[in-house]
Amino acid sequence: MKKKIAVLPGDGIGPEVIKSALQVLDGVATRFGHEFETAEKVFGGAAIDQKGTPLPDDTLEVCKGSDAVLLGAVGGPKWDKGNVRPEQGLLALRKALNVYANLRPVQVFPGLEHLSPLKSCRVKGADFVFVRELTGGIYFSEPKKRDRKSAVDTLSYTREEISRIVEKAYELAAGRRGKVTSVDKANVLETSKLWREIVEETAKKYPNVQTEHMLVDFAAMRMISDPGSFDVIVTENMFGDILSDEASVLTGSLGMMPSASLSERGPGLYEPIHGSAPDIAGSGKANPIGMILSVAMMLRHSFQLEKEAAAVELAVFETLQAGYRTQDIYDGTGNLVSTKEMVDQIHFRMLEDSTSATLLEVYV
Ligand SMILES: NC(=O)c1ccc[n+]([C@@H]2O[C@H](COP(=O)([O-])OP(=O)(O)OC[C@H]3O[C@@H](n4cnc5c(N)ncnc54)[C@H](O)[C@@H]3O)[C@@H](O)[C@H]2O)c1
Ligand SMILES: CC(C)[C@H](C(=O)O)[C@@H](O)C(=O)O
Ligand SMILES: [Mg+2]
Repeated sequence: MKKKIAVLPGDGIGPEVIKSALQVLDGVATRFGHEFETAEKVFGGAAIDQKGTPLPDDTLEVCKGSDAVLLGAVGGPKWDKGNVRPEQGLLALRKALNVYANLRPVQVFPGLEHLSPLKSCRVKGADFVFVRELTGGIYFSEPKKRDRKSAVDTLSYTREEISRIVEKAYELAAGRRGKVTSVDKANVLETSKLWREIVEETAKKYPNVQTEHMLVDFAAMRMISDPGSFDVIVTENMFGDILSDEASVLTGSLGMMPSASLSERGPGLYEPIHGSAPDIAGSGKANPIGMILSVAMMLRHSFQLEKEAAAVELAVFETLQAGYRTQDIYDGTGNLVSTKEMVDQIHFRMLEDSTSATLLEVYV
């Protein structure tokens, strides 16, 4: 089976984590005998520099013609003041691929519980997933304009946009612990009132799934006071963006969290939730795990390679168990390693036929 993957390194630590992803993918190919055909394309700030636009036509064409897209990160101070920003390319790509369902799992690996400022016992039970609406809401609604005296952003959602993402959340919850927390601001926003109405309608179709509505301000608090109470969180675009960075603290670092952005058909887009981290770019300090776990999500969601996805996750688990830590998750004990050393360790375990049943049971 030959799968085509578009590879968009982007900016800052983007190319560093993408390199890590490709090394691990190579390990998957070797161990399981698969063939992955990768095509690297310029994207984001790097594309503005080379071609004057963050999403050049040929980059988009290659993405559309692929089975999946792997993306590092875009942006950085170099382009902050320009007329065109790298982030516009990212939004345009998500829209063009119609990847409206953004899954962001929050999983705390054993041994990292104490890194968050919360009590370890609270963090230990945390295992939930965001289902973030990704192609609508305030990021995309019109009018969006600015003049010297004022600026306007608009927040609108259609019934169809809300229904399809809510449906995804219920499907996911039905296969997990059976709970959906819908996060909104229905005490103020019209879009949230419509959102709540649609959640209520959808809930009727899933009698075995428990439904909870939560206002976004309370959800932000609850996520750190009782993270174990969540299973699937469904929410609109901007709330999901903000809450998922907050949730990454539970995992030990923003660098730990992967994501999958999915549509009904066409390629999925896989990227870590972090940005281009200009403060550490080029220093070998980037944590590659969020990116590598995004590769696992690609194997699972786009290629239905469950065994291979679990093997990548197990290699990450084992490497952390063995005490390897990049700077962001280092607490003074264990082995402090660079991005490259971390990936070498994961790659090495990936190649080993170490499907120890007990370890798999502990982690999966
Ligand atoms: N998907 C994306 O491409 C994406 C996502 C978020 C932000 N951005 C862009 O990235 C640029 C920088 O944004 P920011 O600084 O607010 O957020 P950021 O996520 O880039 O960095 C926030 C902090 O987390 C750290 N960090 C992030 N990823 C890490 C990793 N893998 N390993 C270790 N530490 C890591 C950084 O060093 C920094 O201290 C902006 O231009 C922003 O728009 C892009
Ligand atoms: C860079 C930015 C447009 C993007 C978003 O807000 O969606 C990022 O923060 C993310 O979380 O993927
Ligand atoms: Mg974000």
